Amino acid sequence: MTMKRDVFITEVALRDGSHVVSHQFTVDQVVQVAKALDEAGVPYIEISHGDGLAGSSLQYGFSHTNELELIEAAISVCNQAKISVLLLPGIGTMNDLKEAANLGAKMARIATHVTEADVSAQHIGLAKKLGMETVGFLMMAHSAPVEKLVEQAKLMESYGADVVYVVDSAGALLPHEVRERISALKNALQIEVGFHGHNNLSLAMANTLVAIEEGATRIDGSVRCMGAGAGNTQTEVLVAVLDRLGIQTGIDLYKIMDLAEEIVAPILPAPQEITRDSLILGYAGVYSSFLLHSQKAAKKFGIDSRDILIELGKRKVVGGQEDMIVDVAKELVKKAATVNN
Ligand SMILES: CC[C@H](O)CC(=O)C(=O)O
Ligand SMILES: [Mn+2]
Repeated sequence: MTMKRDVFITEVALRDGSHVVSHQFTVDQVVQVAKALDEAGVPYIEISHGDGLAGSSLQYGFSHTNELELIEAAISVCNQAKISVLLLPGIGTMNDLKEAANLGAKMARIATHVTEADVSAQHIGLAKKLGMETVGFLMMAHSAPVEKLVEQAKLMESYGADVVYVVDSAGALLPHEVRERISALKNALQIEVGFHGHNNLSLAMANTLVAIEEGATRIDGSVRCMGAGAGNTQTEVLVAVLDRLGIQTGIDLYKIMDLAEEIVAPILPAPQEITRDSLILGYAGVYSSFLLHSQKAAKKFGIDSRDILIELGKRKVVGGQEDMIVDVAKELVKKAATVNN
């Protein structure tokens, strides 16, 4: 029997949450979480390195376990949920996508910076050819005007994407900005629209509800907020709120609450909360995945991680420029030394 769903949730704890554990997920953890999510009725579960397929590297952090092994293990325990993979062109290759599809991944999300949709053409084309449901994922959506976002989303639609997402990578968008963006995309596109939030300004839930009000039907969440920075819209809370609103997700509330509490919470290094650093991510408009890298650099150079994050925000650094974090830290140390002498 097919479940009636008004909104389709993609659970990203096993991908965005990979940043939280510095990409150290084990097969055992992934199997336990994926099996419980499947039993709870979650329709899509994303699994990849935090920075997408082939993200395991010196630049982004090496994975504990090869993501293809994690994907395969998750697929083997899911009965109804489809496994999704994230791919950032330039990090992941066409071959990585083929390998994931061969293992049985059914959805591909092709992510680009919000102004660079043109680099997704080949990957979207290949995903469609492989028979995968294909999503265009426009990251750092706060950093471009609405007209630019629409132009880029239309490009992804023209390449064959089935869905385009507004991705608030920095958790910087305010509710009225989400409303403008989703409503503009709904007016301009023929395909479904999605929203991926981060909770750095404590707005992930409010922004998600605004997105749904404006017609978004694809929504990301992470159980226990297990995503980069302060995490994403908390899936089990979202399921409860949507249920109260009469919006069907097809997800069993008790089951998702139980797995959040009993399986995911013990995996978290610390409970997800809005710390001063994650708050700065949203305030300064910095990629949530830069959090741990910036904290590491701050410790190494003996400076305040907030200063690094503020400077990265001023420079409008985009994903893939993680090496800038250390450069900025060094410059701040040098500047402080000049001022003191
Ligand atoms: C670096 C990829 C990134 O984590 C993708 C994502 O979830 C986002 O931009 O929020
Ligand atoms: Mn994210």
